Amino acid sequence: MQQKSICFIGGGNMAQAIVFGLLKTGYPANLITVCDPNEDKRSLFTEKKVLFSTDNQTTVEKSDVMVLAVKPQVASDVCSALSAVDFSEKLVISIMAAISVEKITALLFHADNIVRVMPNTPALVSTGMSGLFARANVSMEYKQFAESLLQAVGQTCWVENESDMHTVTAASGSSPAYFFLFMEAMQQSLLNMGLTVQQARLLVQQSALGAAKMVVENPTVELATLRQNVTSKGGTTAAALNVFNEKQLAQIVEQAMLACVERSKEMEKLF
Ligand SMILES: NC(=O)C1=CN([C@@H]2O[C@H](COP(=O)(O)OP(=O)(O)OC[C@H]3O[C@@H](n4cnc5c(N)ncnc54)[C@H](OP(=O)(O)O)[C@@H]3O)[C@@H](O)[C@H]2O)C=CC1
Ligand SMILES: O=C(O)[C@@H]1CCC=N1
Repeated sequence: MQQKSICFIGGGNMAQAIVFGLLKTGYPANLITVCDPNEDKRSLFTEKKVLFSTDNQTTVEKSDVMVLAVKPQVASDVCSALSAVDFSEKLVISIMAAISVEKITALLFHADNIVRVMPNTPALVSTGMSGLFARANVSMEYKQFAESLLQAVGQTCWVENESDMHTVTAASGSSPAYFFLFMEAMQQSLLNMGLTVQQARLLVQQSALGAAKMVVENPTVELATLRQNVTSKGGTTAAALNVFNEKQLAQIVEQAMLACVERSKEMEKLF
């Protein structure tokens, strides 16, 4: 990928996942600066030769690309404090949930080149999934840079309508937590049945990995077929799946994903 100087505003969970994922691809550490007010985060980055600063404005002025990686709640304050920076020659990538391009444009001076991204933390292990959106005015060069940045740490998918970023959040940004919750529940159940923590963890994580790998490596096979191939008539799997179906797992999942989308829409209005 093209090499540009990138600054991350906010050095929290998601920024760390992308930065450390990028380093694994060989992206030069000295082209990345992370800005965060918490000095205790400094060594986390500097020990990997990534630059660290508590001065957002000076860092942004020196960078080609700014990645907004702060919580949506502080988006207005963080962007307003950068109103003296001229963004006309810079690419702005926002990974903030629910914050619209319109909002960022209004807060930053001459910020015409904005790409919204909804990544997820598996970027840390080069298996991220990001949804991307840009308005029609954003040049192909900037769109390609944003895409290659996220492709360096996983896969990408563009959406044409910004409103679809709410849905993407339910599918990429938030979804690793759904799988973690499911695995936590399985692990707890195994502990309750007498296995050790180590046994339970290994059994759950390797089965989850194997299932995900089968999905990825068999793109033409329906998910339902993969499920059916495990499920012998009158057997053990059927007994387990009957419980999920009786308890309406599919409806629960749909309600959860809709709640995610609704919260994203609410946050768009709030922040
Ligand atoms: N976590 C995830 O899985 C995903 C998160 N996102 C989005 O990424 C963004 C960041 O989330 P996440 O990494 O989880 O959040 P974190 O709270 O882990 O990280 C945000 C960091 O920004 C710091 N910060 C606060 N104010 C400033 C400032 N003025 N300048 C620079 N840094 C500042 C925070 O410090 P302090 O803690 O002191 O406030 C914190 O260290 C959010 O907008 C979220 O919606 C998107 C996809 C997935
Ligand atoms: O929970 C959140 O709001 C953020 C956005 C997607 C994942 N984490």
